[in-house]
Amino acid sequence: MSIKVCNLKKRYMIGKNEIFALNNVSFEINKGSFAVILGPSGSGKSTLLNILGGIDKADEGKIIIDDEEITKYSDEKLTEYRRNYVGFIFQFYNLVNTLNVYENVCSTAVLSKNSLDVEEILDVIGLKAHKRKFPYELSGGEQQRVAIARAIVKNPKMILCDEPTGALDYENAKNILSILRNINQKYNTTVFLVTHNVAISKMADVIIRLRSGEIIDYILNEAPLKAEEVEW
Ligand SMILES: Nc1ncnc2c1ncn2[C@@H]1O[C@H](COP(=O)(O)OP(=O)(O)OP(=O)(O)O)[C@@H](O)[C@H]1O
Repeated sequence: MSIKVCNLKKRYMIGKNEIFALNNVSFEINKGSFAVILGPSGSGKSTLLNILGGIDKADEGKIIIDDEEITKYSDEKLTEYRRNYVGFIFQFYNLVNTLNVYENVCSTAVLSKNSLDVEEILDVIGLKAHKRKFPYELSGGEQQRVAIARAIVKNPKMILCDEPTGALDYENAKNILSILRNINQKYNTTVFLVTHNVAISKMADVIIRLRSGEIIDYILNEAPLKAEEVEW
């Protein structure tokens, strides 16, 4: 089973000038892959991630997952897709400050039809000891772990991460990468991870490089490093 992206285009008008955030982007990856999307600022990484996740729409082109064309979905179906199929993780953790760790994770678990057990997820992510704490009582790395728990408790088939380690120090960043790889392998979840950090691509199964909205490289990595082995 695969995720197919065919001739995706997204354009914006800046004054009278048309700019292509994505221009004829096509690729295919096997489900369960860990894909890293690299590229300089403005190359279209977040745009691609947002369209994959159904929070933005392409102007042209198709995304086909399991023979379903998600780019044809109505707004209602797209909402259902985002809830049940996709988990988002961003650079800044977007936690609810008035809820403790357990409640933060529950708040997304209730949204999905296929949710996993909240206690199990807290255990997998190493947050059990912190479950009664509030976000302001946690380090950045711990807060990002809560954000990951919130994303994966829905049991999504696909996790989309936009610079998930961008605000973290080296040790915490590596810890987050290990957790993401672990989830990818344990639950066979497809991961798309956007980063500026080229070193992270060494742990990926697939590396997609964008420049000015176009794919300039698509690499199948035959020998991905373990997350713990990645260094920068
Ligand atoms: N809402 C918008 N209106 C106009 N232009 C936009 C909009 N969103 C994105 N763009 C433009 O589309 C292009 C791609 O943006 P995108 O955010 O996808 O790049 P990126 O690779 O994720 O960049 P960064 O690494 O800085 O986050 C950029 O030129 C950006 O200015």
